[in-house]
Amino acid sequence: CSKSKSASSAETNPQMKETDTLENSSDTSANISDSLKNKKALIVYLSRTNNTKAIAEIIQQKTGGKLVALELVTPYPENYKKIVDQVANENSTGYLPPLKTKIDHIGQYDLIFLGFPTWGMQLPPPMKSFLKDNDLSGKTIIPFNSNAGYGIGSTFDTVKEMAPNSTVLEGYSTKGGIERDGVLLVIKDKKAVEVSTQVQSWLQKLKLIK
Ligand SMILES: Cc1cc2nc3c(=O)[nH]c(=O)nc-3n(C[C@H](O)[C@H](O)[C@H](O)COP(=O)(O)O)c2cc1C
Repeated sequence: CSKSKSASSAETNPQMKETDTLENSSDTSANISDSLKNKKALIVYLSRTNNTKAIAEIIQQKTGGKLVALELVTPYPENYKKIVDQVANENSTGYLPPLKTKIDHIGQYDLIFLGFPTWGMQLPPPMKSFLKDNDLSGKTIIPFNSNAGYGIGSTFDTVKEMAPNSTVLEGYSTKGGIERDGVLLVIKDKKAVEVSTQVQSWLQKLKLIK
C-alpha cells in the first residue's frame, strides 16, 4: 500500500495491512473516525512545566499516534527570568535553536499534532526550528497550545506561515501555568478532566474521533 491512499481505502482494499492504520491501543481504536483509520499520527510537543505535555498525552490517549517531546541540543536555563530574556532575544533576532530531536521517517505520518506554550506571545523558537527542519508539505497539521492566560498570540498564524503547503486545522488552546508567579503544572486532577472533555469535543469536531 502506498502512503498516499485515499481515506476510504481501508474498507475498499482488503490487502491493506493492520500496520498501515493509525497506531493506537485497542482502547482507542474503536473511537477513531472511519475516514482516518488508515492515517498515521505524530504528536510533537514542546513543554517546560508539563502543561502542554499533559494535553499531548490526552490527545495520545484519544487518537493513538506517536508522542515525541522536542528537545534542544542546548537546553534553556532553568531560571525563569533567564529563559524569558533568552527567548525575547531569539524572537527579536530570529535565531532558531538546534534540536536534538529528529523524527525518523517523517514521511510515514499523515497527521501532525504540534503542541507548544505561548512564549513572548509568539511560537517558541524550538517549534520554529522544528517547522524549518521538517518538510510537512501535503500533511495535515493540528496545533494545540497552553498559555498563562494571554492567549495564543501569533503562534497558530506562524504555524500556517511556516507550513504553507500543509492543511492546518483548527487548533485547541487552554490556560496552563503562570511560571512568573510560581504556578507550574495546573493541567492535572480536575483541570485535566476538564481539558480531556474539551479535547474530546475538539477532536470530534475535526472528525478525527467519533
Ligand atoms: C519564556 C516564556 C515566555 C512566556 N510568555 C508567555 C506569553 O507571552 N503569554 C502567555 O500567556 N504565557 C506566557 N508564558 C507562560 C506559558 O505559556 C504557560 O505557563 C504555559 O502553560 C507553559 O506550558 P508548559 O507547561 O507546557 O511549558 C511564558 C512562559 C515562558 C517560560
